[in-house]
Amino acid sequence: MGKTLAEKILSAKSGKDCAPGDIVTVPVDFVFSHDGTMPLAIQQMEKELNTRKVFDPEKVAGVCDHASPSPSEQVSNVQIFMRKFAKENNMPYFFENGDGICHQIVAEKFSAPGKIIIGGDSHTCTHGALAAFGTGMGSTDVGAIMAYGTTWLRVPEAFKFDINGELPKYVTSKDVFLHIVREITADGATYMSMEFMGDTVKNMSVESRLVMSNMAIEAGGKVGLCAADEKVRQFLAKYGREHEYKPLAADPDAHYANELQVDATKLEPLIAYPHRVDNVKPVSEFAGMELDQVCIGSCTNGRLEDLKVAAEILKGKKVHKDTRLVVYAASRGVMLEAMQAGYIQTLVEAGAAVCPPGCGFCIGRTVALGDGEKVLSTQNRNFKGRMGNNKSEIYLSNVPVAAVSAIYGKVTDPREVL
Ligand SMILES: CC(C)[C@H](C(=O)O)[C@@H](O)C(=O)O
Ligand code: SF4
Repeated sequence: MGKTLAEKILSAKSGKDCAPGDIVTVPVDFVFSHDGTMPLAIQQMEKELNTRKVFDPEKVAGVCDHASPSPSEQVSNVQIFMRKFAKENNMPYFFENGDGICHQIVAEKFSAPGKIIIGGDSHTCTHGALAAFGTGMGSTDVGAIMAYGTTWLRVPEAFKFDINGELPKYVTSKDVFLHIVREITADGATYMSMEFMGDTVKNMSVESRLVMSNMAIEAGGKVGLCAADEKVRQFLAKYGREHEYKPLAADPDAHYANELQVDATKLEPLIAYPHRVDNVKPVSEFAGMELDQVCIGSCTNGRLEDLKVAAEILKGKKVHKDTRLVVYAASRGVMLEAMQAGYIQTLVEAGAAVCPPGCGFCIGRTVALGDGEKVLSTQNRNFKGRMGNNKSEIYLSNVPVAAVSAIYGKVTDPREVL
């Protein structure tokens, strides 16, 4: 029988013809962690394995992104601890405050079809958009991988998402995923390989595919995979890594434990409302709700195409006087491209607070909300307290909805006003 993408990657890496449920041992091509989890991983190496030495300095990275630039003495000390470890191990890849969010950096510099990428962060599933088996692990596992370069995995069953038809205007891959999570719920794909296919996915940019893969964990997915095609080749070529490209797709006769058909032509801009990602309703149901803050960025929607759309909508306009707009590019590379294209200039002129690349508002470490405030954000999670305040409300949307809502100071459907 044919293989799913996950089965193909894990069979090739383990050297075994594997099927769902099998436990395989695989070499890890790249492992990374950040200022939220790396200190724990280092401590686990010391405590459990009695070592501070990484298996291959070229295959391990640390990123200062979750609280960056460091907002406190405590975080600064954590970052010192990480830097010391990286220096000691002669690790060439250590990413500093302002370099960006780990997932965007790793997508630009290290992910490639068929690779196994492990991160000390749940959104490591992002790398599935490049047909890499990317998955997040806890700090004990990450510590062991940093020391030995291998890990074990249970081969996941697969959930096929067959997405077809042209997306209507102002409907994006974010809405495709919000629709999926509404249909299957936040634990509907627990420990499964979510495999996104169909002509809508084929026609999407890699940047848009990264949004769906990034959010796979929001439905419990172990990985969120897309086939490696010509668009992936071009993406790698942009970052000087065309040689890392190889085509990779599921076999046509692969077996899926579950399947969902999505008619993209019927989708509309959606909102996930507090406090669950699978609380999803059409934007029209919230139209007119006043907003204290709008946030554009994160590892979900902080890429160049997102900033381009935001700048096009906000060009010559002003952020509403009763609303704040906060923007974070996902990486230094994205920020530079957005500056060269004039998007940052436009956003600043419109009244946005544009911050240095990083996680920023997404996890409430460097930007936090006040009591009772309502925020519309392009990130992937809206759990209670997620953005630094238990008494605030987080609504999630795509970029066009966020940008146009910033102008009106209330939730606005772009199809009504643009
Ligand atoms: C802090 C970190 C462990 C966490 C994650 O694993 O995802 C964060 O990045 C998040 O998005 O909630
Ligand atoms: S941007 Fe948000 S979701 Fe992404 S890694 Fe940072 S905190 Fe996690």
